[in-house]
Amino acid sequence: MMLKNDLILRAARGEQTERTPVWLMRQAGRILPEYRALRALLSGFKELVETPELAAEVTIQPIDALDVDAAIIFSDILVVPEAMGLTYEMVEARGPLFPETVKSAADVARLRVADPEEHLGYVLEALRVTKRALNGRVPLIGFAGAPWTILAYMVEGHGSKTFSKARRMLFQEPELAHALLRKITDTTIAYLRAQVEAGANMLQVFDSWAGILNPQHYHTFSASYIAEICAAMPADVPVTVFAKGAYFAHEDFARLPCRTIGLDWNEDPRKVRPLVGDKTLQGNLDPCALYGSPDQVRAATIEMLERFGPQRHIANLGHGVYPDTDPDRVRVFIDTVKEHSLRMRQDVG
Ligand SMILES: Cc1c2[nH]c(c1CCC(=O)O)Cc1[nH]c(c(CCC(=O)O)c1C)Cc1[nH]c(c(CCC(=O)O)c1C)Cc1[nH]c(c(C)c1CCC(=O)O)C2
Repeated sequence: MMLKNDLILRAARGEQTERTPVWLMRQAGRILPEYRALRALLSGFKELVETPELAAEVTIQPIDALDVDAAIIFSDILVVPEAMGLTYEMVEARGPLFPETVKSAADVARLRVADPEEHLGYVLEALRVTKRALNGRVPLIGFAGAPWTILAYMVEGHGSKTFSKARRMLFQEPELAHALLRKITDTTIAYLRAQVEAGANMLQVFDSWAGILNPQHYHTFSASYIAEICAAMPADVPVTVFAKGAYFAHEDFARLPCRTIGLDWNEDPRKVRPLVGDKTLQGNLDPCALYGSPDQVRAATIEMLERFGPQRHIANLGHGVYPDTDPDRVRVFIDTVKEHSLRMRQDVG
């Protein structure tokens, strides 16, 4: 299937593009009334994630409603621990909860390295259905959590400001942490490769809890495993690594065998660019900037675009869009990226 719009793939590969591609982390979800309407008919989040036709439908909603340059498969990073044997619940208005957590070597031994078709077949089927329905309109992004972020949920059992149980394991039982990270990494490599076979054109690794590690721990317990994952992907599939808050890890990023580095809103791309070689950068408008007036959103978006420069940039927010954001402000963000990034290229001639 030929893609009608491959801007994001070209930008990720470092090729020149006629304008800057744009999408939003968490674009498929509660900001869209059509998502909330469908979600209200269902038993919960997991039914949506586990029913391929429905997952495909909400994956495509933002392509229709917002005219973004990529689709990201509707799923969650927590399907991986579940496939390994640790079931999660999504508690309404609270977030994820693991009734059982990983505490001991015996717990790690009980976990399996998941087989993608057998244990995550519903995500692969959702990718296949989505791919067919997209009919080449835009590229499809597959994703997984970084092993450290997945470990954090498996050990802690739920969201946390500090993830101190998970971080305690790195200090007290580093061997146990490595054994768990090994199994998560092996599962993730097989899973992401299967996503590509099912139709994903590019991949993103979410390391949402990178920023709470100290730099040595980030290097040893996170970046090294992410590097392994990136190296195991097919050479023609661009990988984006988004390690939120890891401002200390630019040298690690530069060495990662990935094409694109995602930046959160506290990073200045002008400072990061010279530290990461020829990689493409993704980001990084403050999600709260979308609470401003249309004029404020426009101004903030233009400022952001100017900081990244016209090429080797994939426009996005610095983290997932917040559920109470007005979709009209999201449209202002997207339209401004499209219009202003064109203007930036005309200005340089
Ligand atoms: C840490 C993390 C999770 N999940 C994810 C991350 C990494 C990105 C990040 O840092 O935000 C990744 C994720 N989760 C979801 C997507 C869908 C695709 C997209 O980006 O549009 C993606 C890429 C759907 C979702 N995942 C979740 C929702 C909301 C639940 C619902 O709609 O009922 C959606 C749309 C639930 C979820 N899932 C998770 C949490 C902490 C929560 C609760 C917080 C919340 O409610 O937003 C774990």
